[in-house]
This record gives sequence, structure tokens and C-alpha cells, in this order.
Amino acid sequence: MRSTSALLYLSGVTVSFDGFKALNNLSLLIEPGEMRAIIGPNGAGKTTMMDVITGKTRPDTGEVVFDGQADLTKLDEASIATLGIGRKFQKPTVFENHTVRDNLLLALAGMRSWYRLLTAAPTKAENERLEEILSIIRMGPQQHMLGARLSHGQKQWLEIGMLLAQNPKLMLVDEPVAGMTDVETETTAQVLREVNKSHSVVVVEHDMSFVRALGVKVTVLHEGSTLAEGSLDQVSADPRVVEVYLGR
Ligand SMILES: Nc1ncnc2c1ncn2[C@@H]1O[C@H](COP(=O)(O)OP(=O)(O)OP(=O)(O)O)[C@@H](O)[C@H]1O
Repeated sequence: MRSTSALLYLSGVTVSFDGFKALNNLSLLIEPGEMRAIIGPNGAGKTTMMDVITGKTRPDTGEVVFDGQADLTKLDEASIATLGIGRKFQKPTVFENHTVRDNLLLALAGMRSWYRLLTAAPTKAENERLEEILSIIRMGPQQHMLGARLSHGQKQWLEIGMLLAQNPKLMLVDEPVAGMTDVETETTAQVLREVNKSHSVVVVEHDMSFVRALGVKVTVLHEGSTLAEGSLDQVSADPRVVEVYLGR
């Protein structure tokens, strides 16, 4: 296994489905503390890449090294989650019959302790962390609302908060602004920028106004490989990126 100071290092990763290469010799390097946006046309391999990182899909070839020490291609999904990789899927899955606060407390307690949640008061440390997370996701005023009453955007922010409560070393976020209004999209960019002050993040998203608001380095995937990398302005000016993605 390669020695690297990167938080996440993919090299030569290939995934074939019936001979079709969803990932084709893909390389990617995420530094500790970084937030990276991954963009690319439908079928470029973005979801497959996230699946490889979380252990849902095993690559045919290539290296995937996390935190300079773990070879993720040898581990199952549960072990990878335990190492500190958390993923937020596109569709929110908050507990609708519980308040925002209780959803977060449950995530803080590691999802095991329904009983403790219902019977014991949160510790001082849990309460402090809860307040911090409510502030990062901007939902202090809604903390006593039931999950079922939240807007689509609020559910997404709550779920980002629930992931934050698990304190992963790397957060993977799949298309967080799909179905959001422009105002919600802008708020989501602010929330993730705040999250990135304490956590490394990889975010897959098609919405260019959102990617612009994030203001971070962008990787453009195309046909399972990296086509371009740099600021959004740099990759937007790349004729190959315009041809396969932005120009369409
Ligand atoms: N389990 C599978 N079996 C067969 N083909 C698959 C499988 N999963 C993905 N693919 C194919 O691999 C390619 C890459 O898919 P992937 O979902 O990773 O792309 P994507 O960049 O996430 O696309 P989108 O933006 O539409 O979500 C696609 O052509 C897809 O049809």
C-alpha cells in the first residue's frame, strides 16, 4: 500500500459492469481538511466512485487509501464507516415522528440508544455539541419541530447535521441541492462551507450555481476518468469540459 499524506487517495481505479467501464483508471487525491466538488455528465461514474469509497462496490483494479493507512479495497462497508467515512444520500431519511433535536441526539448517541434517549437527559457535552450542530445547520429556531413538518431543504440540512453528529473524518454528500429552491441551494452552500471548517467533504452535484457558491476545487469526471481539475472558472474554460458537459 502506498504511503501518502492525503486523506483519500484513489489511483488506477477501474470498475467494470459486464465489460462496460463505469470507472476507467480513475485517480483522485483529497487533502486533509479539503472540500472537493465532483461534477460530470450523467453516467460519468460519480455514484460508482462514491460506492467504491464506501465499500459498496469493489473495484476490479486500483488502490483506494484512506487516511494514509487503510486500504479500502480490502474492507467491507461497515468497517469503512467505522474508520470515519460518512455518506449522505440524495433522499433524506430523518425520523419524521421525532423533533429536529431528538434526531440529532439520536445521531450523537450513535443510533443505538433509543432507550437512553427516551429515559436519560443528554450529558453536558452532548448538549454543547447539539447546540454547535444546530448553529452549523442553521436550525436552532426549528429544533422542536417534528421531522415530518420540515421543508425538503430543512430535512437535508438536518441530515447533514446527523452526519456531522457522527463526526466522520470524511463526509461524502450526494447531490444535496436536488429539488431545492434557489434560496435553499444558497443556504446549503453556506452550511457545507461551515461544515468544512471542521470536516473534509466530497460533494457530488450537478447544480453549477451551487458549485460556484461552494468556491472549492472541482474535479470533472467523464467516462469514468478525471477530465479536468481546478477552480470552477478554470475547468469551465477548458474546451474539453465545455464539449462533454457544460456546453450542452
Ligand atoms: N450496477 C450496475 N450495473 C451495470 N451498469 C452500471 C451499474 N452501476 C452503474 N452502471 C453504469 O455505469 C455508468 C456510470 O454510472 P454512475 O451512476 O456512476 O454515473 P453518475 O456520474 O453517478 O451519473 P448520474 O449523474 O446520472 O448520477 C453508467 O453508464 C451506468 O449505467
